[in-house]
Amino acid sequence: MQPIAIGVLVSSDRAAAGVYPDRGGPAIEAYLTEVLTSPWHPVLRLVPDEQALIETTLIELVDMVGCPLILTTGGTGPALRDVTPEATAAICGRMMPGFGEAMRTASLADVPTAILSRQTAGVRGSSLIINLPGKPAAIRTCLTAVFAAIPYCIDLIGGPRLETNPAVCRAFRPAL
Ligand SMILES: Nc1ncnc2c1ncn2[C@@H]1O[C@H](COP(=O)(O)OP(=O)(O)OP(=O)(O)O)[C@@H](O)[C@H]1O
Ligand SMILES: Nc1nc2c(c(=O)[nH]1)N[C@H]1C(S)=C(S)[C@@H](COP(=O)(O)O)O[C@H]1N2
Repeated sequence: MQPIAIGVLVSSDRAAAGVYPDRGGPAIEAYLTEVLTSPWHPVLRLVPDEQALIETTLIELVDMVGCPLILTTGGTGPALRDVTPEATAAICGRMMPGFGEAMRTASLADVPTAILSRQTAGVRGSSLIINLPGKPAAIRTCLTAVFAAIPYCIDLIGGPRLETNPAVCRAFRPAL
């Protein structure tokens, strides 16, 4: 079976400029390695917080690379340069606000500033795009909160079947 390409998009001015090494991409890849039993491989992109660049990178990952799942990190806050949710909404056909709601609720157990994230999710074609906050520690909290719903969502939009390790997260597929 062909490994499934999963997009990992880091939006960070400072990581893109080399001010600090990116820790968001590795944190996402570490979680995916634990949770997925289907063969997969990451397609990593690191860009500054520029809406046009984020949009063209998301379009490339969906339309050219064919990633059924793209996880972004960074650029979800209230600062002027935080534009990842806008870029996501601009290139998605429909939004999936439940993901953002569930991730913020879970993050509130970690930090009271969880509500400052405008993270959302959306569908473009047969791809699901999910925003995560920039703090590397937020990645596990947020993915743990929503991962059980991701495989069935990808089933419904016509993507490949994703299998998970139930010891990490049991994918929920409603009985037919
Ligand atoms: N990709 C990353 N790799 C490592 N640490 C990060 C990354 N993104 C954010 N952080 C950490 O989280 C803190 C808060 O994130 P912040 O909201 O400032 O991220 P950001 O908006 O992505 O940053 P930037 O100013 O680089 O665009 C940062 O000060 C930094 O310590
Ligand atoms: N789980 C979790 N969620 C979190 C945080 C965190 O440290 N952990 N940081 C919050 C803060 S301080 C901000 S400003 C927003 C947006 O962060 P971003 O702009 O880096 O995406 O995410 C919030 N969500």
